[in-house]
Amino acid sequence: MSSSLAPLVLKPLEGVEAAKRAAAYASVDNHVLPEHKVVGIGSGSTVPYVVERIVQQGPKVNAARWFVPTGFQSKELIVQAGLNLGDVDSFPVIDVTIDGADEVDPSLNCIKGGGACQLREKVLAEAAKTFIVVADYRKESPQLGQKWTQGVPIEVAQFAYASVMRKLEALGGKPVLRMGGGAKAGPCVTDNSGFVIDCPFPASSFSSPSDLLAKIKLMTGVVEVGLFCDVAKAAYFGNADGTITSRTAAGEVKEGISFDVQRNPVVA
Ligand SMILES: O=C(CO)[C@H](O)[C@H](O)COP(=O)(O)O
Repeated sequence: MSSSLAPLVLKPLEGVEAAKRAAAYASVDNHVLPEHKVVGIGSGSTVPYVVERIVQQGPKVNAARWFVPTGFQSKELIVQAGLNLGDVDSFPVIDVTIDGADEVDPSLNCIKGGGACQLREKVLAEAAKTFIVVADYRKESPQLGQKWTQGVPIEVAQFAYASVMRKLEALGGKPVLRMGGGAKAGPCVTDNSGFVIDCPFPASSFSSPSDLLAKIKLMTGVVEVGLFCDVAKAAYFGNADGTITSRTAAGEVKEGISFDVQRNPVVA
């Protein structure tokens, strides 16, 4: 272990937040290695713990790295942490991208886009040599659509939303245009100026997430679909009892992994 790292002073966390932090820290320890110079940073409420652990690896290793964000939120995380901000234009090949997910099935297919960032998230996931998912125990699911019931997030060009919604209905979905919430009148607008449609489908549609993805993606006006199929190499789930479950795309499952978040990361 590097002796130059200061002892960690972590604020105590409980429940879901503790689970997110443990999963995020374990993913960084296993996949953000000293030789990795370009790192993709995803979006959501789990990813800040990813950035926190990367910072804990120390300024020396991070000075030689570039960090590519999946949207405004992760750009701010990178800047606030004092890390080098890069762009996928400059770094079309990324060593490792770590991102959250809304639901993950045993094959590591994911629903993503709860934060409306699925376009940039997918670009960075596919640009990465290794794409890793981090989440808490609520996201682990036997089949997509069972835990994240508000529907598949679909980014569309603004003027095409009504036409895409009709096509989604014809496919058996129940599409809803996502609204901006209390802080904004009207629809949610993405970092790419698109709208987002949330579309629940019957359980049978999720028996092959990649077939569903292909059908939605072919609809004119669709920019990106929040179904990530055959992209993730591994997933880390923080559990309610403080342990971690890891899954790999190859089907390896490890449950009950103990992980001490108070321990400094090992940096060569
Ligand atoms: O896909 C996403 C944003 O578009 C997020 O990664 C996803 O919503 C998970 O977020 P959280 O870590 O807050 O559960």
